[in-house]
Amino acid sequence: MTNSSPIIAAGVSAITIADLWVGYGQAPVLRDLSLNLAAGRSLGIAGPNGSGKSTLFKAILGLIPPSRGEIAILGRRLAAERDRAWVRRQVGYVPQQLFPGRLPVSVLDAVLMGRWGKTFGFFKHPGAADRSAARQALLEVGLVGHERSDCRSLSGGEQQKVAIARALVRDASILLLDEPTTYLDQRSKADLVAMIERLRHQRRLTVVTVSHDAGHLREITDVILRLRDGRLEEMP
Ligand SMILES: Nc1ncnc2c1ncn2[C@@H]1O[C@H](COP(=O)(O)OP(=O)(O)OP(=O)(O)O)[C@@H](O)[C@H]1O
Repeated sequence: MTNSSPIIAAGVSAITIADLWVGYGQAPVLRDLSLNLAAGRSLGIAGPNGSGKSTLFKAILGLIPPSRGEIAILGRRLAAERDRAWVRRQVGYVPQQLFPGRLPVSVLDAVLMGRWGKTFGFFKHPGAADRSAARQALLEVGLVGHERSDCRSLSGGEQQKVAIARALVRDASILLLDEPTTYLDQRSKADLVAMIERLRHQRRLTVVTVSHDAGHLREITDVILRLRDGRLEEMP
């Protein structure tokens, strides 16, 4: 892989992207995008609506194949990786709003879904290891005692904590956060940001947060890049 990345940092690379082109058929959304993110860092990516932030996450999650270029997670190239389950375990995605935030699902079941994704409940039943990982994740996000609560009854901040617990329960080493605090009030925002920082240090996570709000990203991440014209560049 070539490396014209905007972040050069010592240590193991959590995410390496080289000359990536991704689109949906017509004009590419990401064009010649490169990145080298060291493990344990917290990166913010700023960009307006439609700039391609979600597309970048989908590519890192292996959901959209690139038309050119490569992505490696912890040194393993996605395109060549046969162990898809390994990729799914490594990268935890936290959406803007919790799914199933509007469905009658308990907190415990929402977190357990993180173990297998959508097949949970239909084809599999949680074992002792699954329940223990879910309990541990709920402890770390401060939601012990809410296991039986209906997700719909939770506050926005609590729903985000469920979404983070669902990523932790797979033992993900990389967290992708999509505008995690958009729908939260100031206090819940500060609470969530402090929790993510604590988890990053305790679990040695690599965290990537995307937002249209560069000012907010500056407050919560180590380093911030801008997504512009399909590429990542230093903020001016
Ligand atoms: N499934 C899709 N099919 C076709 N085009 C898509 C698809 N998803 C996104 N796009 C287009 O790709 C471009 C980038 O979209 P993307 O959702 O990645 O941007 P974003 O920065 O995440 O936006 P937002 O901040 O609104 O979430 C947009 O022009 C969008 O219309």
